[in-house]
Amino acid sequence: MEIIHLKDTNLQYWQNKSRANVVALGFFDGVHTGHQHVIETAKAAADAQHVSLDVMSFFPHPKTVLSDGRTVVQYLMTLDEKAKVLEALGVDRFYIVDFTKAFAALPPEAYIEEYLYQFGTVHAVAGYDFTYGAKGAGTIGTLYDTSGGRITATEIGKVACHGEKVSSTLIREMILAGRMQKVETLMGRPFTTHTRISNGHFQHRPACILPASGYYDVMLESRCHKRHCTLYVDNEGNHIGFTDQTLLKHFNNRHIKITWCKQTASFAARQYATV
Ligand SMILES: Cc1cc2nc3c(=O)[nH]c(=O)nc-3n(C[C@H](O)[C@H](O)[C@H](O)COP(=O)(O)O)c2cc1C
Ligand SMILES: Nc1ncnc2c1ncn2[C@@H]1O[C@H](COP(=O)(O)OP(=O)(O)OP(=O)(O)O)[C@@H](O)[C@H]1O
Repeated sequence: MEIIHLKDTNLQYWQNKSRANVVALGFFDGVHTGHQHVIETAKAAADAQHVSLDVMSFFPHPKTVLSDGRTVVQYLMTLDEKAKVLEALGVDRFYIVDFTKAFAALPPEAYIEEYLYQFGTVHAVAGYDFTYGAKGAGTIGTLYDTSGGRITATEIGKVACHGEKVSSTLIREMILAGRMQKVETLMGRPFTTHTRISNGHFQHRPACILPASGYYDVMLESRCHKRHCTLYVDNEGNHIGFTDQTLLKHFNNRHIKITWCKQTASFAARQYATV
């Protein structure tokens, strides 16, 4: 899969390099079960038309840019992690548009012309609530007409869990509540983070979300070691540590993947228990 960072300065270059495609549109933080349905539908359409499957996403999150940085979005995954999951879903090209106020202000017609038609898009797939163009005026339902009938579109209905829309926002709330099994159901896979332990300390990237304070059953994996164990997230919610320090020797000064399986106790409950 190719990963292409689009900005004003290289737009024309990549327009010229484009080829016929079906595109899935959205931010796709977490690539949860709703997103997977959007991308799998796009994949089926791309295969049927014998064209490439592309995803067009943005970065940073629109909420952060449009609030001048006042709204901080704690991402469910890094762009690298997102790319790996998209690749596994069969995506050929992953475009990441530099989300700026100027981009957000594009009229829907201009977005469709410059970012879809000029990029070879023959068909677009997005959810029922996806909007594009200034003031969110464009929807997937209006895309065919706005493109002058040049790009067909499929609108995906709501993917829900117990009646509630599966969304990146809901998953963030569940992670911050420590409900990792619910998160796994919503994402269609367990929640994982990638980090490094340097000199005994977990180096967590602050831009990415961490589960609520508490104790967790986790799977730790480095290149040559894999172990089920307990980790804690401290009260501030931004430090991770081992409950059993003897495990440190296996993972110190290594890159590790943490799979967050289950919260076993809240921080307060376990501290009371040891008094
Ligand atoms: C051309 C274009 C303009 C957009 N403008 C806005 C905008 O003004 N406000 C906004 O919240 N999102 C804007 N978006 C983002 C999408 O509407 C969509 O909401 C976003 O990809 C996902 O954001 P969410 O995760 O908060 O729903 C724009 C997207 C495109 C392609
Ligand atoms: N539950 C869902 N059912 C159907 N389509 C969805 C669902 N969630 C997201 N989509 C679609 O997937 C694409 C990416 O969505 P987006 O990144 O806005 O995800 P989101 O989970 O709705 O995020 P947020 O919680 O920040 O609003 C969009 O086309 C969107 O309409």
